[in-house]
Amino acid sequence: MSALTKPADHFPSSDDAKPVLYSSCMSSCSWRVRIALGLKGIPYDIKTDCKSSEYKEVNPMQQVPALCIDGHTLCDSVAIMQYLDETRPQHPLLPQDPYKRAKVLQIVHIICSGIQPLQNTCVLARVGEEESLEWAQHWISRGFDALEKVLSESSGKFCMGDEISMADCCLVPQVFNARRYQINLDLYPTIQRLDHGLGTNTTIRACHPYNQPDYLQK
Ligand SMILES: O=C(O)/C=C/C(=O)CC(=O)CC(=O)O
Repeated sequence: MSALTKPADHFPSSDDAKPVLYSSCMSSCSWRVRIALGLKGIPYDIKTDCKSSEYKEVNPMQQVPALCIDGHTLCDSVAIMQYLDETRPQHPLLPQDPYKRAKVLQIVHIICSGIQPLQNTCVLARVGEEESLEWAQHWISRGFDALEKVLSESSGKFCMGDEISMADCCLVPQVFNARRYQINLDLYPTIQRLDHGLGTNTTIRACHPYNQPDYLQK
């Protein structure tokens, strides 16, 4: 039997093992989880060898991130952040108040369902080099038009009032992607203000792609 048929033998699985994050520096979804782990003060090891066929045993979608924690292997950035919040309540990422919680999740889903999947590099590769910039700009602008309106009503110091949340974990990488695809952020003053404020947080700065071990390999 191939050893790979038993992923539990290959990936940290004991309850007390240090979590392992499968991450790629430029992946905005990995970046969200790095921020969540950082804000909660959870130490973790990082693995960046995510291209191999063996990695399919970790995440059947063969995409990052995946997090090995508490004897489990978790995939999908939002599911991972929710698990972290439910099992490690320190520095909560979702507000207790149902209305504020719904607003945070609205912002999370605008980014994680309404923007990022449409401008993901695998989608852009299918669209083709000639069309990809215009495609990415279209979907990011459409999403940012909505996000700016929502955030102009919900935000204080952070996306939802003055408490940092899962929405902020998602906003920072998405703004980076917007810059990457040459979106004029002056059109989005609230988004720009929040991103600027979050960029001064040292924990968040440590999660930036340029500070990741695989950055120089790119
Ligand atoms: O875990 C998720 O929520 C989604 C993952 C991806 O779409 C892969 C990925 O990292 C795309 C990206 O942000 O570059």
